[in-house]
Amino acid sequence: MQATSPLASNDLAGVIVGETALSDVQGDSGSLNYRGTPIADLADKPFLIVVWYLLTGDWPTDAEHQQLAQFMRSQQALNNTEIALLQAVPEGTHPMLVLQGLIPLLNPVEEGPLAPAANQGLAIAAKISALIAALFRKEQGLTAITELPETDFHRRFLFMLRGELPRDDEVATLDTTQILQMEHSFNAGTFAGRVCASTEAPLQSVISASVGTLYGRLHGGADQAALAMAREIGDPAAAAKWVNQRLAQGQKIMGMGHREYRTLDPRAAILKPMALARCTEPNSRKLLDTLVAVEEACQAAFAERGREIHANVEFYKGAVFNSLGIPDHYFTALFAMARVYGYIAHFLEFKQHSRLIRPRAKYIGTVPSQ
Ligand SMILES: CC(=O)SCCNC(=O)CCNC(=O)[C@H](O)C(C)(C)COP(=O)(O)OP(=O)(O)OC[C@H]1O[C@@H](n2cnc3c(N)ncnc32)[C@H](O)[C@@H]1OP(=O)(O)O
Ligand SMILES: O=C([O-])CC(=O)C(=O)O
Repeated sequence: MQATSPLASNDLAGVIVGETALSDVQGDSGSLNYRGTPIADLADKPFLIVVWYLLTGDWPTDAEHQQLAQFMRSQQALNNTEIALLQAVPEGTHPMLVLQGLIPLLNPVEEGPLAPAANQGLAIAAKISALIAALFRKEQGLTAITELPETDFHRRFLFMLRGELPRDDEVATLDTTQILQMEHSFNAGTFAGRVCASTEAPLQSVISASVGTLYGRLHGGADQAALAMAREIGDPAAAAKWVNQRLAQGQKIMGMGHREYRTLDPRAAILKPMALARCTEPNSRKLLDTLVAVEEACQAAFAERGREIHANVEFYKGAVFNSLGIPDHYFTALFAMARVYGYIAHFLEFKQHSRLIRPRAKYIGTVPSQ
């Protein structure tokens, strides 16, 4: 029988539940680093170099970088079984549900540039990009692209999506956005994955559990929800009224606020100028200006109550993805496509000192009669 101790925490806010050397989120100062390197110094590096660094803690040599690039290409094309699985997905299924459902069915190889479990993770990561691209094409009645050009990872991803090679500025934008989203300590999705890993479930189950957790709009799904909000508002001039009405109804403004950051999310600080530089076409600019007006209105409303609120990584990311021609309902899937490297890194780290995670609940139900 369990002791009836008082409820300690029902949301784990501020509760330390483990250790990590992968990333540090400093909420008060608004800083983030991966393995000791500030996010701003990582944002412009080649994507796979940051992947290697996150997974191993070392910068790759040129040869290692090449090996990783070759491995990712070799694992990226979908095979016939994977294409058939995708074909069986009911029309209209959200890409995040597709990923959560199909990731456990992948059969990743163990041989590759790193240790077997890391290679399996990388193979899953490569397949995730291919699943997203193939699903995007399936929605348009197009077949999956399986002849893959020998080029950088995200250039190939955009090629698999569009059927034509993207411009350099588009690849650079996607590289930076994906680096910014790669890892974030014990966020809900990563923590769900650690819980799953603690039962000794395989990596596919761990990543699937994390992806399912990322989908919700209080977490990764806020990217799609924030742009949907801007589309609904439609015009910067309408933003303040809309925001004040929603707040008066006790509703949340998507993409604003954070459990850890008490100031601007350092990723939003990079994404906002990127969005401003990229969204020059009138419609996308109007959407972006609406987001800027929402941020200002939300901050003004909080300031009136003597409080602060700031944009998180989700707020401006949609405008950046929009400028790359990514439809709104794929934003969170692209988040998963980046965050998967964080999930893999946590899996590898957790496995070094694995113990079942099993908290206790305070029972408040009926007590059996004697
Ligand atoms: C990748 C990511 O996961 S980043 C986060 C993505 N999620 C979102 O953008 C969804 C919108 N934001 C939110 O819902 C919240 O800010 C969360 C879930 C991210 C963080 O929530 P918590 O840590 O629980 O903060 P909490 O909700 O306690 O916020 C404190 C107060 O600010 C309010 N608040 C926080 N965020 C918002 C928001 N976006 N809109 C309106 N009010 C907000 C809360 O209602 C609460 O008010 P109260 O004290 O009067 O009840
Ligand atoms: O850390 C969190 O709670 C949410 C977040 O910003 C992320 O997962 O990137």
